[in-house]
Order: sequence, then C-alpha cells, then structure tokens
Amino acid sequence: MCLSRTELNQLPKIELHCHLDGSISMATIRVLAEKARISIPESDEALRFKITAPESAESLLDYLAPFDFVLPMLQTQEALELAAYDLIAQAKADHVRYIEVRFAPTLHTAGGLSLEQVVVAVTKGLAKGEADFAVKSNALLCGMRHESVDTIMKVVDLFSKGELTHVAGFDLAGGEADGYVSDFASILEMVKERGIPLTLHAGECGCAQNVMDAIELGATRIGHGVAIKDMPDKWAELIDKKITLEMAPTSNIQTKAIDKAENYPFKTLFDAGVRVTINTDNRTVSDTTLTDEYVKLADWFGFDEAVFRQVARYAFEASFMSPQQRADLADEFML
Ligand SMILES: O=c1[nH]cnc2c1ncn2[C@@H]1O[C@H](CO)[C@@H](O)[C@H]1O
Ligand SMILES: [Zn+2]
Repeated sequence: MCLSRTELNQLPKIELHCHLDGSISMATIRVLAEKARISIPESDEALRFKITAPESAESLLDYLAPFDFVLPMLQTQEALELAAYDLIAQAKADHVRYIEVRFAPTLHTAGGLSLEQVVVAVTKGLAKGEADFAVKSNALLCGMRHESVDTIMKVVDLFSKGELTHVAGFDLAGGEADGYVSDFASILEMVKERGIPLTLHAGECGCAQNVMDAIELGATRIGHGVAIKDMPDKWAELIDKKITLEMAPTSNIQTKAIDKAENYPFKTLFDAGVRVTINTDNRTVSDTTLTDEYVKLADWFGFDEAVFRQVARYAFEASFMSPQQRADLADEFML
C-alpha cells in the first residue's frame, strides 16, 4: 500500500546533504535583505523567481546562479546565525532528527568576517535550533572548486582550531569538471592525514569517473554520484567499501544530472545494494522539502516504509555524527 504524504512526513529522517545558502526560507530572506539594506522584489512570486533554480536550467552552472542573489545577505554573524536557525526550523517540519548543514566559509567574508567567525556564527544558529526544535546537527565545510588550493587549504585548517565545535566534515562544491578530483589531490591528502571525514560532490555532470576518483582519494560519501549509473561494473566496489550516495531527486533533474524521472537510478542502485540516501541539496533553490523528496520517490518507485527505513539507516551509518549524537539517535534508526 502506498504511503500518504502525512505518513512520509512523519517518518524520522536524517539529511546528509543540505546547503545552508541554498536553503533559506523566503520569510528569512526578507529579514536578511532588510538587515543588509538590499532591495528585493516585493511580491513573493517575483522573489521566488530570483531564489529558485531557473526552469530553463540546462546545467549545474545554471542551477547555481540563484546563489549570487542570496550570498550578499549572508555576510554578518547575525545573518548566518539566523539562516542556520531557520534551516533547523525547516528540518523540524520534515521530522528530520539529524542534519548536516554545508556551506563554503570563504563565500561569507565579503563583509569582513574571518573564516572562523563565519563558522562560529553558523554553529551558534545550529545550536539554538537544536535547543528549540530538538533537531541535532553538524556543519560541513566546503571548499569551492573554482578556488585556489591555497584558499581551500585555509578552510581545511579550520578543522585544527580547537575552539570550533560541531564541524564534522569537508566537501568540495561548485561547478564540476571531468577529472577535477586530481587537481585537489594535495588538499585531499591533508584531509586524510588529519582524519577529517570527507564527502565530495561528484558525478553530477555525467562524469562517472569523478565518483571513482573521489573514492580513491578518500571520500566515504559522494554528493549525488548519479553518473555512477553508467558504470554498473563499479557498483560492487561501492557496496564493498560501504560508500554512501547523497542523492537529491529534484536537484538532480534540475541540474540535468538525469534527463527524466524514469531514468533516475535510485531504485536500481538501492536494489543492487548500493547505499543511497535522500536529500534536498537546496530547499529554496530547488523549491523543495525533504518530505517532497520522499513523496517523489514513493510516487516514482512505489517504495514502502521498509525501504525508507533502510535508507535512513544508511544515512545514520554514513553520517559524521559525534559518538554522543550517535548514541542518542541509535534507537530511532537502528531498529
Ligand atoms: O548541487 C550542487 N553541486 C555543486 N555545488 C553546489 C550544489 N548546490 C550548491 N552548491 C554550491 O555550494 C556552495 C556552498 O554551499 C553554494 O554557494 C553553491 O555554489
Ligand atoms: Zn550539493
């Protein structure tokens, strides 16, 4: 029997892949714009047009365009804290019990903040969100793939600052070129040497080899990884190494990682035993919620509750939770 939207909404969830700057609610964008004295459209319809992925998006780069609109509003500690808190409120509405919130600290320094101040502000908002909504979280720090190795290394160095808390892992985001992983080998070696948990965006632009390169250089999780559908001979390796794919159905269609729902490889990969998980990627840019993503997959593939519970178990196992967070949530996810 098909699960209703309400039943899907109420399932306890874990979200591993959600960008802070792509997931700020329209109401909070209005507050942030006012604080930053940035004029934005008055009508919700016109504002939505600015902050969501263009319907005509033909690529990941088109999809990323709306971030330029919101980033100028995220340049103070107050704004970052509010944005993080707002995201936890949204996660609560999806019955998310634990979420990893990612962002690129370098994109928030235009107003004079240091990289450390950026991270402190976000994690403060996450902590307030946990206190008010009982949703646990950690931050993931992204380097941007258009940045220099030196710049990204400064982000990696943040993990060595003892005073930062709830900073759980590293990622590389932004436009994806074929063969990009090796360009960042020196960074990824440092990440490995320091024992920093690693997830990498890969396989969003048709480049399946990027997924294998990311695994080779230490990623235990892959952001999206959709292109691995084209390399079935590699699935056994993914299963063997317990690699987890952070998939995001709406985003994957918008970025043209996949052409249409019928070709979405989620069920094929799940049935083959590959660890797939469900994520929003960007709640606002993709105009979605985690419940929407569950509903979409239930519609497309007729998944029952057991599938969703298994997928949440994969997310629990692959998460970069602290031992305390893991102990607190184990009963809910490791049934
Ligand atoms: O799906 C994606 N693929 C690659 N990069 C992305 C995606 N979504 C967002 N970002 C990029 O990550 C930055 C930090 O959060 C965002 O500013 C955006 O440029
Ligand atoms: Zn992403």
